[in-house]
Amino acid sequence: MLQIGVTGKPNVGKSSFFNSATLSQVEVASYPFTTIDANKAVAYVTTKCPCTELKITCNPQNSKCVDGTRMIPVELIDVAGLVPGAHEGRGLGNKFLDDLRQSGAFIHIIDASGSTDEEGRPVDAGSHDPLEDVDFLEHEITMWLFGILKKNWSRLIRKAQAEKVDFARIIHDQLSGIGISLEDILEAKRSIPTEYHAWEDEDMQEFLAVLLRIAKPMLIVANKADLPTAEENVKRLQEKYENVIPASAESELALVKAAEAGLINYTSGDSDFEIVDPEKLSDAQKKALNYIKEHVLNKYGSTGVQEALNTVIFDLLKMIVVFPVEDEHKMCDGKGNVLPDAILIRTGSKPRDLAYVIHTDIGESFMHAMDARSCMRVSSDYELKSGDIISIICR
Ligand SMILES: Nc1nc2c(ncn2[C@@H]2O[C@H](COP(=O)(O)OP(=O)(O)OP(=O)(O)O)[C@@H](O)[C@H]2O)c(=O)[nH]1
Repeated sequence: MLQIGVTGKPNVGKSSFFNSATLSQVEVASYPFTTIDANKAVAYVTTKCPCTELKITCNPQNSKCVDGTRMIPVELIDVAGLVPGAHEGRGLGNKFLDDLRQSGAFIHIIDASGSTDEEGRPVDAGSHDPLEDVDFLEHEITMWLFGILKKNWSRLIRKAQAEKVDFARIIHDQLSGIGISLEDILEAKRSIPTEYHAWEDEDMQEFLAVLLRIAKPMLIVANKADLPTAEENVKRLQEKYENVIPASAESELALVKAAEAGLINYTSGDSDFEIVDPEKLSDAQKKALNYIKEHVLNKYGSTGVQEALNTVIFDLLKMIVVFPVEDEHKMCDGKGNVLPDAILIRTGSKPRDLAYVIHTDIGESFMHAMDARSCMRVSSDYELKSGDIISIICR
């Protein structure tokens, strides 16, 4: 399952985001849709399920379909301990290395209302500038990686020159513990004109910062957007950074809980909710719901939590969703389950890549693929599109 790290200073709303994204869960066949351990839980990304367009009833196995929206599980990892200065030994260690290796991308939660200082201590709303919090995270991880690489650098240079080994491979070996590919290293190197052996510390740091952006893309969640002091900061953040989603994790948590209690109809990502029976709500509950409607939903279009998850997977990691089936006529698997699986796969993938994602054996015995909508064979260099229903024909 795809893994996303959720990180940020203390008190910015990480737990609220984590809980709201992972709370409303129904057991689905082979996945434990509950908290995996203290700092891991399953959340969903959403896409249109083809069942509506095809007017068929689906029986999802690896995912869930709610009113034509397919919910695909991803794993959230709660990455704690990142505070300014953490790379100097105040917080990063093997646990962080492990989280970093597993995370394909990061959600960086910041307090857009400016009511927590640089270390996460509560201060008067608006008195801290949240823009200062954005860069520290990249800086901390970069400096930490720098520490790892720099430690052996002179020895590595000698080794590369003596053994005539490609430097990119040596760096790859050094950083193998954090899940970075050789391709990522080669791509990052293109933006550093100096040759490896002549690198100064600044070149190495610049290289690592670029590498991090390529290998572990980061989404900024401007949380606490419901508070009045957040509005201006959200605008400034969006002007300065590319991937910024305004959010109110606390509002999402309240809405999900109210929906679970049967007080409102609401699905994560919705731009509105519907009160089931006004008689059942206390005055305080009505007031809270009105506040969320006015200051979050009407202003930003949603609470931002579902949008953040979808943006990480579909925009930052450039994934698409493909529905593999065994029988292209009935659009089902061997057991008759219609549209059983929704698979997240990289944009640009071909049918054979899909076969490998399903199972190595299927990849190895791949012959060709059929498009189940047209029942026509697709060429092996066909680029899969999101929503494709594909049957793999094996030898
Ligand atoms: N107004 C507002 N407050 C929020 C929001 N999200 C979280 N909070 C509040 O911010 C405080 C911290 O929230 P948490 O979710 O515990 O933050 P955290 O980042 O997990 O904190 P640590 O566990 O200390 O790392 C709590 O008082 C929350 O109620 C939000 O969207 N809007």
